[in-house]
Amino acid sequence: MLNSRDYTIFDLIVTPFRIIPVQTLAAILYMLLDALMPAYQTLVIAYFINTATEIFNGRADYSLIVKPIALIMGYVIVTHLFPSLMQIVDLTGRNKLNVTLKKEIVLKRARLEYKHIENNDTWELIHRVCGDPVGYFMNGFNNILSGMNLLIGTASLLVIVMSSTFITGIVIVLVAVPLFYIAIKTGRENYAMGLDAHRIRRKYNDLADILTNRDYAEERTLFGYSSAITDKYDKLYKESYTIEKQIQIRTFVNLKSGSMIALLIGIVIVGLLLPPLNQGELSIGLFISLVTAIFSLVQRMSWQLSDTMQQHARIKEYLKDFSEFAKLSEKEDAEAVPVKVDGFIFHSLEFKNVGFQYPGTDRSILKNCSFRMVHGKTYAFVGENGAGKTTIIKLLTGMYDDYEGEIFINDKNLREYSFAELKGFIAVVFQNFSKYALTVKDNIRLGNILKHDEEDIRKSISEMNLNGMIQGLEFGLDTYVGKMKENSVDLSGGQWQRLAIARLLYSDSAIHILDEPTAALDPIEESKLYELFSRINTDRFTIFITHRLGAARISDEILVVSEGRIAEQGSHEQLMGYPSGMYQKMFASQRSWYEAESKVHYG
Ligand SMILES: Nc1ncnc2c1ncn2[C@@H]1O[C@H](COP(=O)(O)OP(=O)(O)OP(=O)(O)O)[C@@H](O)[C@H]1O
Repeated sequence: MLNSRDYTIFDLIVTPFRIIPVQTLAAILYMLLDALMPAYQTLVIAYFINTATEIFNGRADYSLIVKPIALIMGYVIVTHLFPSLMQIVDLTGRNKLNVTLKKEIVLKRARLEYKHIENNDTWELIHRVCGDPVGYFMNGFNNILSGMNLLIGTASLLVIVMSSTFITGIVIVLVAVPLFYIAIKTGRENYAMGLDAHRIRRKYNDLADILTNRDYAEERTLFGYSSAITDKYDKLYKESYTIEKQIQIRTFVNLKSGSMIALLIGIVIVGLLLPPLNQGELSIGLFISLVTAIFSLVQRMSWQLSDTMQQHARIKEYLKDFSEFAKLSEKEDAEAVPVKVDGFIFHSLEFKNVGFQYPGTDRSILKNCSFRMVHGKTYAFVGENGAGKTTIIKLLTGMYDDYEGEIFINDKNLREYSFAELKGFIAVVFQNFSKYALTVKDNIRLGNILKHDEEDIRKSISEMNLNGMIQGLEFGLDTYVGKMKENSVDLSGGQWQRLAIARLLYSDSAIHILDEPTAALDPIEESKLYELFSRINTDRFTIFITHRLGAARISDEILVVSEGRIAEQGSHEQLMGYPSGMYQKMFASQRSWYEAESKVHYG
């Protein structure tokens, strides 16, 4: 489980230890063994060359070569057989880590306060962190191991080099310091540039979606915007490609020029070993194996160490993001399934002087917003775009709780209900309701995941007048809907909307909220919908948000929202009685349409 704290390099080891202890231990043991191999190789090759020289010079028996050969075989086994075994261990570990870590991250995401989902910056952060967490953790862990491997390997080789020629060892260490510095600096800068590239990549991926997704097919064809969007896509693609190219060039120039210098210094070091060889202080075997070792050491330090340090800097930057993500505030019960409150019967709902600004903004969306609603009546919010109607619903459903003033349900403060309870007795169909690429049955079942009642699913379908549509489907309720799946059937806008409302009916919630529920319905369906909700309003409570005033007037009370407060409240007749009232003006502007329509449908 992710805790709200700073995550450090230390966590790159602790996390795999917690989730895959056996594989982690095996990887560490292998790293230690492998780290000693350069020193081991140097010594056994020196041993082999010296023994072979002795045998060729006739100073030793042939049988003495068996031992160095056996030792060389040991080296071959460790360096050639073990890596393949470790690949298998790594794969099994990676799978388990993947499942566990991803689950923890998904749960954290589900627990986040809603404001983070609607905020662009945190949404970017969430996107960055959740992209490939296992890749970062696993690479981070392997990177630490390869860093340690390099350190131990280098140190053990240095001991051998220094025991023969001390000054050579010191030169090697001095070469390493600037290389080390360049590697860290490049790593940090590359991560920062990588963020820019990531941001641009997301933008052009969105455009690619517009260019290819079936959902946009009709408008794409009719508006003919493909070529304009393609130009924009190309521009962004080039921008991101330029950044990525810059990263690669800088990496190459910084690190590889360092490597060239290191290689030259390696040659100088070999030159330094020649005098001790001449003077017989160094055996020929040790000279040859040391030369091999020094070149491999310099290469490791310049190429491998640079790469390791660069990765390390990149992963450290990722961990900063990860910590920020882990510390994002959560909502209690956010991921909990709705809880049914025994015996809950709706009586009243009240907003008292509620004020609200979206987090991170300084504009008040709701200002001293007050109203009261009671059981037995239907209510409709009306008002201009952006007046604050949906915001009222977001507060009522507990999505945001940092508002001023008070909200009551059944005269009990909203803050005293748990989020799970609120989810249990309030169900909403939002304007931009979800269209799930699932079966018809599952689309409805999501409204109440705890209930398995096919009878009730059919009832909701029938209430939403979807029977005819279902009968026409090859697999009935089990037919997949949506555009993307094979064998799936796409629905019309109105059918999707009715399916979303059927989901709400299936939820068994006491309070129903329908935000623009009839936008995609024809007038006959619209009037049937209002009839249905006034029928079920005896044991449920319904709030509508609508711009269609002909529909709103069927509600017992209409609340006109303007500039974040309730400007007018009353029945259609009462509001029409205010000669210069907002409702009256709004209705007048829609009158011609509704008068013609109402004669037919609203009576
Ligand atoms: N997450 C958010 N962050 C910042 N501002 C927001 C956010 N969501 C909505 N707003 C702003 O709050 C204001 C009220 O929005 P709201 O969706 O409540 O209006 P509405 O009355 O439902 O409008 P409409 O009739 O168009 O659906 C708008 O100006 C909108 O831009």
